[in-house]
Amino acid sequence: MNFYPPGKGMGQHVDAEEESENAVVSLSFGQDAIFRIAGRDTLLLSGDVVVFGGPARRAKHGVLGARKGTSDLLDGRLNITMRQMEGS
Ligand SMILES: O=C(O)CCC(=O)C(=O)O
Ligand SMILES: [Fe+2]
Repeated sequence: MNFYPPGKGMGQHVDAEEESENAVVSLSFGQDAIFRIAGRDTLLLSGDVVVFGGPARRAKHGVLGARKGTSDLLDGRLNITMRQMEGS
């Protein structure tokens, strides 16, 4: 689980710590943020779900700053990421 105060993001990285190749599922709540994956940008809104599966599983991704004033729910952005760590 990650909480991003307004303006904060996460640098580009690959989710490599999991042995498992199963999909990673990520939920967003609160402020909007730009999600950058493989050099392409998508706006994530509260309630959006991202599934990293198949060829996207080890794609480089990151989050640009949570956008101030875009949520009545949270002063920031909450991300819940579900991942299987061990290989099966
Ligand atoms: O906040 C997000 O949408 C992405 C989080 C992420 O990439 C991670 O926790 O590995
Ligand atoms: Fe990640």
